[in-house]
Amino acid sequence: MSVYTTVDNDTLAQWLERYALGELVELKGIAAGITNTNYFVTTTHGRYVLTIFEVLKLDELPYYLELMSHLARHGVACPAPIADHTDNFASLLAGKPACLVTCLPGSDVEAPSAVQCRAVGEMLAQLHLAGTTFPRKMHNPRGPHWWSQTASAVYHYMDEADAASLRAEVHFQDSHRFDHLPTGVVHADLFKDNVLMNGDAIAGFIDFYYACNDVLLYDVAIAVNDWTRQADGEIDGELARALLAGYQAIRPLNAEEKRCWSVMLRAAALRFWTSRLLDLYQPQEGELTYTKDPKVFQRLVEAHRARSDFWL
Ligand SMILES: Nc1ncnc2c1ncn2[C@@H]1O[C@H](COP(=O)(O)OP(=O)(O)O)[C@@H](O)[C@H]1O
Ligand SMILES: N[C@@H](CCOP(=O)(O)O)C(=O)O
Repeated sequence: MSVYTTVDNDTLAQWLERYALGELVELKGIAAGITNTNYFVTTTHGRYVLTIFEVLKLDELPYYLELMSHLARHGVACPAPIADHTDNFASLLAGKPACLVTCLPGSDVEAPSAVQCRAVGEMLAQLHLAGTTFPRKMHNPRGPHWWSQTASAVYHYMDEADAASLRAEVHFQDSHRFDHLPTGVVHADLFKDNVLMNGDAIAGFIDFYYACNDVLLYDVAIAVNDWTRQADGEIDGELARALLAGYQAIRPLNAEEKRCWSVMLRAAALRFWTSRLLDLYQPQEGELTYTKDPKVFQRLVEAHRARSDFWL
């Protein structure tokens, strides 16, 4: 459920006066999603998605909303934020930061096909290329320093074997640096539930609120780890090859990126293993997330450690 902040028609109609979007026709809560409150808003001009931010503050939003606007302007499939009469993308609604973006067709898929994985790879590469002209910068708040500190905070909750496995992975990653790889704007959370598909076409990437500047290959690894992972936790080689082929059709990986690929897959899995452990053992008071299973990413790290074929 993702309507944490309720808004009535009158309040919304009044707030909508700050936009050139006509009159309110319908307001409908969106059940999916975890972090924010989302509504479908229909006006006499069209259909939009209203997001009320439950965690991010108003002054933190420009990076994300301007990035979406930039990417949409460059043809990357993603929602375009709508500017109000003061030329701002966000303002307060019911005391919380809120914005309107274009409503995209399509829905997320649970079991993607190779064709869909290829399309995701292509669009991700397009995002990386379009990001090169985005002037704002954001560091990755969940990079190596963060996961190392987070791991230290959760070892004592874990059983010995799991903690040893986590410690070994953090140690392994500490001895590998990716500073020499191409960097740029990354989505950083391109899971299946953050992509709306319209048949085999990408309707749009959504949920840009972990986007930042980081190593591009990291974004590819995050996508492969989720899009190509089967119900049993094992990676489907055909899907992985399709996603990578789609990506490389637009932005071929260089020799160094290929050399680092297997380590990067483990780094991307470690990032979500640690965040899920933190959510499990130290849920933030008032944080509106439900706990996702950390074991999924532990098993993935351990499977990547053991494998020899990485689909490139
Ligand atoms: N621009 C959009 N167009 C159509 N549907 C959207 C759009 N943005 C979000 N949604 C719908 O809202 C749901 C929740 O959005 P999401 O960004 O994942 O929320 P949260 O930030 O709470 O995780 C999505 O699964 C999708 O169904
Ligand atoms: N995709 C991540 C969750 C992303 O974080 P959230 O705060 O948007 O829930 C995962 O599956 O662990």
